[in-house]
Amino acid sequence: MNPNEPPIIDFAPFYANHSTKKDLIHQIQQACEQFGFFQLINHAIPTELQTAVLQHSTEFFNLPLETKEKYNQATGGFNRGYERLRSQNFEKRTKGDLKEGFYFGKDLPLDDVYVVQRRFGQGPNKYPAEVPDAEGFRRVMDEYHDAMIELAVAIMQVIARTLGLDEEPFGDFCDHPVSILRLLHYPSQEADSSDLERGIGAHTDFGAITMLLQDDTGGLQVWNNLSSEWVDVTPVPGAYVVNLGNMMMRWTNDRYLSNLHRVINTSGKERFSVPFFFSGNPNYTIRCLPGCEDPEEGARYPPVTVHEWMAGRYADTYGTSDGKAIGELRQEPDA
Ligand SMILES: O=C(O)CCC(=O)C(=O)O
Ligand SMILES: [Fe+2]
Repeated sequence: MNPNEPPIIDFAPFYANHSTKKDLIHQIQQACEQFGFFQLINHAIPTELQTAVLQHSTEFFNLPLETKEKYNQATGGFNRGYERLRSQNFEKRTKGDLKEGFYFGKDLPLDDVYVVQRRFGQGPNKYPAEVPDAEGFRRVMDEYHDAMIELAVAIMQVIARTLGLDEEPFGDFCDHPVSILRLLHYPSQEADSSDLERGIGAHTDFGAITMLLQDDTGGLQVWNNLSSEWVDVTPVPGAYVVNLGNMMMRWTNDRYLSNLHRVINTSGKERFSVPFFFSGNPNYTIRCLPGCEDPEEGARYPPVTVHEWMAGRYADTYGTSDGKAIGELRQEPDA
């Protein structure tokens, strides 16, 4: 493993609540400042649940295209469902990114107050009926989504501590959050193409934190600001690749990094990954966190709500804040 790769951090002290918690906080602080990326092991998500999510995901992507298209995210108005191959193009290359996806969120009824208010990322899910085990698919996705919210809240609590804050201010942020689960499938690509394909072109994520489960294929790379190179994020079985998004960078007044990453899958086999994007309560106001002010400039950015930020980033990139996939909510790459 390249020593410049994101660090692997053991989360067990979080649950044990003993003195090594301090080390954990320190390691996460360093990773947030230097990299904006780390891998997390010994978290509370059961291996069986991770395996089940990847299995159901594979079964969905194996369906015929016309069946998958029945669940296209462009229909229904809530940005949930299937995203076909090449529908994103982060680096504006000749062809779009070589991946297909499926979006889930918390499955909310139409009379949920946030759904009625059209708050960002809130709505009902779509569940494919044609997968071999439709009931199991739905149960596993919902269970996994709930478990990921719990882990996200735990990570946010540690991040609060890395900033010398107690966990309290993040409580309102974590309530009724924008939380998007994305199943991804990357076909293998040619290794020797002159205009090398991207599975996903270089980009930064928009929200607070992303927690990604990847299979053992490899292909995810992250930009290391210190060594100025693309480094692999070598798959570690069961680990989460955690990265900070642009909103977290803004919230910390640029103290913590939201870093560029991309996928190039030249492994010769298909790759499956499952990112989970956690961006907090749409009504929460993001303003420079206490202690993050710059000694000269103070807070660099005015306050903004999560809803405004997420919808605004979307509009910057696509010219509209409606009717497109939430997973497309990424800043255009600048490298
Ligand atoms: O599949 C991966 O490893 C990365 C996915 C990603 O960066 C994203 O969906 O934003
Ligand atoms: Fe990403």
